Amino acid sequence: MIRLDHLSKRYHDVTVVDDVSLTVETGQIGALVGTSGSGKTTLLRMINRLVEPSAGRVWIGDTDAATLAPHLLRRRIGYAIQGHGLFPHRTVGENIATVPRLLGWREAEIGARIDELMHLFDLDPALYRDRLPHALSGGQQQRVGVARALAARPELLLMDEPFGALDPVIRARAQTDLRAIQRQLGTTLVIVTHDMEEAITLGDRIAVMDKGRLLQYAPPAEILTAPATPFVEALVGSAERPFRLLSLTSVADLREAGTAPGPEIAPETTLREALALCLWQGRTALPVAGGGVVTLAALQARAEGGRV
Ligand SMILES: Nc1ncnc2c1ncn2[C@@H]1O[C@H](COP(=O)(O)OP(=O)(O)OP(=O)(O)O)[C@@H](O)[C@H]1O
Repeated sequence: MIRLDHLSKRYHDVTVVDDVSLTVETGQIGALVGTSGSGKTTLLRMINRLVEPSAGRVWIGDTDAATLAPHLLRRRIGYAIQGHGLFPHRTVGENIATVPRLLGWREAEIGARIDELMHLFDLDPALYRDRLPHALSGGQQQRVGVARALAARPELLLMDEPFGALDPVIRARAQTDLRAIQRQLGTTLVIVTHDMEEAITLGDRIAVMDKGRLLQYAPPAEILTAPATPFVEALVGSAERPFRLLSLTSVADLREAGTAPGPEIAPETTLREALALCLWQGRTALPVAGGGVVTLAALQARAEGGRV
């Protein structure tokens, strides 16, 4: 669990983070969104004390972060940034080994951890372990960056626009992988993004920031259906809101009895994808694998449920 308690940052007389309080529960993802300059990165960096707060406290579990030496704190907290920040002259394996080595892990243990993480991130150690970062694709480098951040099994992982440099297809895959791995490891994650779509996909709760202030901190469905201010509403985008709402739920939740012609769709298909299929193929119902159907009428009703 991580708890930010009335956290502020001032540079001279400018307040760039203004009295922000929020909690991310253990094993959950908190996504910080907002326009450029709203204070997201500053807020994130106060958690691992790359930036010292002007006021307020950061609690990691029941430890006050201010009571730990910053370099020890940072060994406990994974940190991954846009452009991955890999050491260019160290191999993939050596990059991943960075923090375990600082912590004095035994070589055999470090080697096993490198292999384990590379498999987890779908990178064959035999092929990639001894390569330098430049001999990897952008997406692979990004995965190594996240693997490195997770190497010492941190209770908390901080990510700042980790997928900002990736093309949309690879980015979607990276998000899905991150979510699956985060669930599997039970890591608590705080991620900064300027992309509302990414925040909705990843966040258990979304923190919307503007001019250093926290405007709303709520689960994605609530941000979409009950934006706290006109700014949050604008950021969510009124035109896209029904689709974003549908992307939060899978057809398994809207399945009803019945049959329909055509190929079956998987129960994990999102309602958004199901709606696209209905509209694109001119169908009024789609059969769901395992029985039942999802209907166009039900999809429309669900999308309209998000009308504000
Ligand atoms: N070291 C510093 N000294 C003075 N002002 C700073 C410093 N670091 C950040 N700022 C200012 O604080 C504000 C918030 O910056 P921050 O990087 O936290 O925003 P952000 O929401 O992460 O923006 P972006 O999405 O563009 O990265 C900005 O106006 C920035 O210029």
